[in-house]
Order: sequence, then structure tokens, then C-alpha cells
Amino acid sequence: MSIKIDNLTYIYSANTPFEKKALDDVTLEINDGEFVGLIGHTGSGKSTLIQQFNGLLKPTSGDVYVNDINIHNKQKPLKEIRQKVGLVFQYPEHQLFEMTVYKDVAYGPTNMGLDAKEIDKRVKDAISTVGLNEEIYEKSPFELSGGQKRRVAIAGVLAMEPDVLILDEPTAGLDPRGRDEILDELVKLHQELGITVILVSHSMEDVGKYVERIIVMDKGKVKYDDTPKKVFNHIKELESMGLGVPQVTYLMHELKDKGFMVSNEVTTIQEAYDEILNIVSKDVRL
Ligand SMILES: Nc1ncnc2c1ncn2[C@@H]1O[C@H](COP(=O)(O)OP(=O)(O)OP(=O)(O)O)[C@@H](O)[C@H]1O
Repeated sequence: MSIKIDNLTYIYSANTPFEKKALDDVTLEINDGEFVGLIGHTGSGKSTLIQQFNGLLKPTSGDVYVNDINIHNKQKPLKEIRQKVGLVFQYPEHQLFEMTVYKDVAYGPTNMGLDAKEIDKRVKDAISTVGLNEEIYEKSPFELSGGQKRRVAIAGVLAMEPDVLILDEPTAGLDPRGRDEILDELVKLHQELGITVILVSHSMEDVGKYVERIIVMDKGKVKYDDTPKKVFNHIKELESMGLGVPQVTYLMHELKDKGFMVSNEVTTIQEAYDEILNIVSKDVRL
């Protein structure tokens, strides 16, 4: 499923003294099956943009196409688009409200009018996809750990079988282990189910490790849209936007400045670590 945003501007409280342009003539396309990071300093427009992807907000001007259908032209009900483009808000566990985990995950598919057998299958599949098991079905969401709650909330969106999954800061407030576990689950989801994943974050460190493409937002505009490696080359500009680059990228640049042979083939953070190990092992003798 592809999403296209065409010359989109969004103004909050338009024509009032409080009006605020949150998106300024944004054009971009998310292709089917991509794993994309959406990065930007606080207030850069990320949350506003992702709410355009599934029609939760209507553009002040410009268009949104999902699979080439203009979603505001009423050819397709927005409800259907929202099931296909699943949005996991920041701290989604705040929206858990049923008595049991099973009922919470079943909420979305039940609202879709599916039969009981299909709902049961989807709930069980979704819970297992996020790395939890049947022991959790009858637990109250309120007795779970932070990481478990987050997984249950993601399962609730997955049970609607979206083609695109958008997550707004999915690791916020989790400890490093919880953070890595959630990100690893997302990579699995993307690889095994072929779901398009859009990961919203402040952290280049988190996102750079996992995604194939990074879109950097700044003051309501798309500043960069490229592979992590190419985006990380703009160290100074990213710093001036209040964003850093992964530590390993600084190290690579310093090694290059000091005359070490650094391969131009390095594209991922893992490759950068391997390259540094390679350089160090050649140059340091005990
Ligand atoms: N409901 C609203 N009413 C008025 N202005 C808003 C509203 N929501 C957001 N804004 C403003 O729009 C701009 C973009 O906000 P947005 O929440 O999209 O940014 P963000 O990059 O997601 O920030 P964060 O990382 O803090 O979530 C900001 O200047 C913000 O103050």
C-alpha cells in the first residue's frame, strides 16, 4: 500500500489569532513495503504529518492519496483507510481500557464487524506477533509492565491487519532493553509480514539502526529524505536542528579526518561498527 502526500499544508486554528502552520507544502511518497524513519525536533510537524497519512486530519490545502485514491474525495470511506493505515499513538497504553488483554486487542476487529472465529484468530495472532503468549489473555492490562502494555497496544492495531503501521515514538519511556525488544519486534513484523512501517522518533540512534530511509522534518518542511548514510553526512545541519547523528557516525568522520581509510561502502550502523573494528584491529597492537 502506498501513501502519497502532495503539496500539503496544514494550519491549526486557521483564521484565528492562534493559527499555526504545522506543515508547509510537504510532498512525499511512502512506497509499499518500506521501513521508514520520520525524524524531527519537537514541534517540527511529525505528529501532524502522520495524522494526514490516515485522514485523521484534513489538509488545509494539498492532497493525500492512499493507493492512488484521494482519501478526501469520498471514493472510499475514511474508516476503511484508517483500518489499513494503522496508527499507534505516543504512549498508546493510555488507551487500554478493557478488563482483559484479550478484550482490548479484540476491540478493533469487533468494531470491524468480523465474526467471532475471525476475531479470535486475529487476537491470538496479534498477541503472538508482538512476542506475548496465551498466559496474558485474561490478565488486566493494568497489571502489566510498561513494555508489555506497549506490546498489547500495538497488538490492538495489528489485529485490524493494517498494511501500513505508523508508530509515534514507540520506545518513549521504556528502558534500553524494552526499547530494543520493541524495535526488534517491528523489524520482524516488517520482514515477516511485509508490513510498511513508519517509525517516528527524536532519536537518530534508534532509528538509524533499523530503517532503510529517513525523512527529516524541520519547521513543517521535509529537510532531508534519503538513506541513513546520506542523511548522517549532514552532521552540522542536523545539529543545528537539535538533532544529532549516531555516535558511531561521529567516530567514522573523525577517523576519516585523521587519515584512516574508511570504506565508502558503509551504509548501515552495523556496518559502521564493523568497519571501525576492522580499522582498530589493523592499527592497534598490544
Ligand atoms: N492542536 C494544536 N493546536 C495548535 N497548534 C498545534 C496543535 N498541535 C500541534 N500544534 C503545533 O504544530 C506544530 C507541529 O506540532 P507536531 O505535534 O506535529 O510536532 P512534532 O514534531 O510531532 O512534535 P513532538 O515531537 O513534540 O511530538 C508545533 O508548533 C505545535 O505547537
